[in-house]
Amino acid sequence: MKEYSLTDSHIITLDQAQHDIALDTEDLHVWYGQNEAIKGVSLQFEAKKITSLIGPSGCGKSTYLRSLNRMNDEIPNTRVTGAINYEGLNINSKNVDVYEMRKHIGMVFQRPNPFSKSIYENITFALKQHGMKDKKQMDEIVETSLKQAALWDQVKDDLHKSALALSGGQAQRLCIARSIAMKPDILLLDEPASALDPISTSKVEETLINLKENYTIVIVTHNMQQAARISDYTAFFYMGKALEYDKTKKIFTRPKIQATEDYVSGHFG
Ligand SMILES: Nc1ncnc2c1ncn2[C@@H]1O[C@H](COP(=O)(O)OP(=O)(O)OP(=O)(O)O)[C@@H](O)[C@H]1O
Repeated sequence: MKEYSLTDSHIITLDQAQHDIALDTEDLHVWYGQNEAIKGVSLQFEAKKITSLIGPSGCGKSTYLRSLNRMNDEIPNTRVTGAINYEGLNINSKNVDVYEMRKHIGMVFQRPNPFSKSIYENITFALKQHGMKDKKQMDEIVETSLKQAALWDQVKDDLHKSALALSGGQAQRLCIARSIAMKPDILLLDEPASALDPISTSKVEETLINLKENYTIVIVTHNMQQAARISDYTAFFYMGKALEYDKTKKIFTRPKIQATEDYVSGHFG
């Protein structure tokens, strides 16, 4: 495979006077033991926009995404340095309450993973864990979250049936509803549609486009058309670095870096 320079890069900086930055990283590095999987990534994520992370397999997209809400803490021998700034706080510091922070920065995984409980309980489980007891309040949150995830009409009469009976696409939208029930500001999604058929994929995409009215979304995707269809900004990752970051339209029509151009036009991956 052709080797590309890791020093050529084009990363836009969003002017904070004109853009509301929900989250940013500064010089983020992630090591798994001796393997440096992320090599100094600095990116800003604009509020209420969708940002896609793209790049060839193994370039560090999921590692970077997982570090944004400290999911890498769960993996032994992992070390993360650099800053992750959220609401004026570096959340990559020891004194941060990670459990509390994840209420604000939620994650949806590649494979739909509903709990073996009813649809209703899938959504209320975390709310109860955080001390909520009021049935009426929970009913309201279940309805709003399912509506936002575009699933309400299909399941409103089956709320107490097992979530395991849902189709893959419905289950993934339930997982999205479960995340947004916590009212996060930011939703991180790791290839949320890669296990789904094209119709379910387009429903999940529609859901994400609707959600950006209220949420900041960062999504890892292997699907170039998906990145082009749904995201406002795109970051191209290569060998642990973000080589190019720009408005999605520019990345797909006038990329500045050769590696990006070759990747988005399907020459490697
Ligand atoms: N849990 C882990 N333990 C050790 N090494 C890991 C772990 N997860 C990822 N890695 C390593 O980190 C590097 C980046 O992997 P990562 O999964 O973040 O890439 P990716 O771009 O998301 O890949 P893919 O597109 O194939 O999902 C790879 O070298 C991988 O082997």
